[in-house]
Amino acid sequence: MLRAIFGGTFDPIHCGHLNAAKALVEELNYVTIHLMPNAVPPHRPQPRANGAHRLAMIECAIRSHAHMCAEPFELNQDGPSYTAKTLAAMREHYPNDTLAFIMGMDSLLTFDQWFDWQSILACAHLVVLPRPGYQLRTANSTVTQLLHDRQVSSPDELYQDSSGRIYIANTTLTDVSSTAVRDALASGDSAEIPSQVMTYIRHHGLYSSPL
Ligand SMILES: Nc1ncnc2c1ncn2[C@@H]1O[C@H](COP(=O)(O)OP(=O)(O)OP(=O)(O)O)[C@@H](O)[C@H]1O
Ligand SMILES: O=C(O)c1ccc[n+]([C@@H]2O[C@H](COP(=O)([O-])O)[C@@H](O)[C@H]2O)c1
Repeated sequence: MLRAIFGGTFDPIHCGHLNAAKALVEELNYVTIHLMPNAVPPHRPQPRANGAHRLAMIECAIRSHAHMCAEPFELNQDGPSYTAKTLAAMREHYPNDTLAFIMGMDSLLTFDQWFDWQSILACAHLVVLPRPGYQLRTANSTVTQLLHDRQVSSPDELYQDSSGRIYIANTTLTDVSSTAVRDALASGDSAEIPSQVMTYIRHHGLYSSPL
């Protein structure tokens, strides 16, 4: 079976994340998607909402969806949430399953700047979500070469090796970001988030001010 870890800051989870996860459940066979909020993002400003809230919002969003779970692993670790460290630990925890790491196209374009990125490919496949505004043709030479060497065109090929393949998914593009959601919520506008997540945000008074 394939365990696909969808890592993110999820500050908060939005319809772009959820639509993509739903589409991947259909597109990848025998998959469980672990939506995993990071504790300390290694590469960007720290999240507005704490880890417990971000995990709880994921739980609200996926409540009625099969083959998805909220993954607390990184919230229980100290230090920066490096994906290489996380996947090495998960590899040990799930020795009989194939692992994949799900990321948006924006993340793939900077993948060669990630901490110990080569060891990520030794532990897991990559599943990449197309994202509005981020084109593969703008990739630098390292990422272009990685795709040349490792890209597969069918999800079935992910089951032929235990790690190191890159699959670009067929999901429909959803033009939404957590930044746009936070801005909309601070202005009192509607935001592209699941209704259960909106109820949670209102109940806990999250994102009500611009900063
Ligand atoms: N609309 C989207 N389509 C495809 N991938 C997405 C989309 N939104 C986020 N992702 C991907 O999901 C992962 C987690 O994203 P993240 O939690 O940072 O959301 P974000 O919308 O990019 O947030 P922010 O605006 O705060 O940077 C990343 O790999 C990101 O590329
Ligand atoms: O390990 C790294 O160096 C690294 C660098 C950038 C991003 N990541 C991970 O990629 C995922 C998406 O990140 P983000 O900032 O787009 O939410 C999330 O799980 C991050 O922890 C990891």
